[in-house]
Amino acid sequence: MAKQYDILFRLLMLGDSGVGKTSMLRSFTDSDFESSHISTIGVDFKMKTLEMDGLKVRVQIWDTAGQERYKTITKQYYRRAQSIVFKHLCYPLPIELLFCLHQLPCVVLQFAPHQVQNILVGNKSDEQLNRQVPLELGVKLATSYGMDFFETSASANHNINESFTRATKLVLQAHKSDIDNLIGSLDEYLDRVDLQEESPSSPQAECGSQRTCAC
Ligand SMILES: Nc1nc2c(ncn2[C@@H]2O[C@H](COP(=O)(O)OP(=O)(O)OP(=O)(O)O)[C@@H](O)[C@H]2O)c(=O)[nH]1
Repeated sequence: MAKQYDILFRLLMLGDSGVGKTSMLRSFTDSDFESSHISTIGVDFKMKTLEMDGLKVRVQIWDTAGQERYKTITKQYYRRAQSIVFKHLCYPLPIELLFCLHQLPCVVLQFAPHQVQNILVGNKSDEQLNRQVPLELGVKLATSYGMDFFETSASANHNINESFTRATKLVLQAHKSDIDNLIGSLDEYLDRVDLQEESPSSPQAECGSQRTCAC
């Protein structure tokens, strides 16, 4: 059976309730959009496989509840993520809220692993009439944390693939040498197994030669 994937990464989405985390995930994995808001309880996840740098990369994307009362649960997942997608720039929000968000990456990074890769996303970019956060501010905030920034729309399926693919790519780059080493030792192991199978002393080879003799 063909290998389903070569490597698995975990991506975590964080952001206030209603910013569109579940919608982005559905748009990415199911090309679907739901206009009603059903709040996530605790943590949910979906999977998708991407082809990248000759590898099949399986991404497990955790969708966390934005509601305050689930914060203790969602915090436990920071540690296990290789990438965090911050979705705190919800465009219909008043601009003052943006400044509270400066706190968030610092808090998260205390709990997340050292090598965690982060991107910042401003969702609902289709709601241009309600826009209260200019693009430049999003870019500035992301730059101050050394993150990439994407404006997305789950409803218009804009920049959804691009943002998840970028987060995955960053993780792949960050773990490149570990992955190369792993693949190197796996290739060596498979070569050794091939050699053993071809060797005349192996039971399979003997069995094969007996069959030849019988004919
Ligand atoms: N116009 C527009 N509406 C969106 C977009 N993304 C999500 N919404 C709407 O915003 C509301 C909240 O979306 P959700 O995806 O449930 O938000 P969430 O961040 O997962 O919320 P919690 O689970 O409570 O944390 C829903 O009514 C969605 O239809 C978007 O890109 N554009």
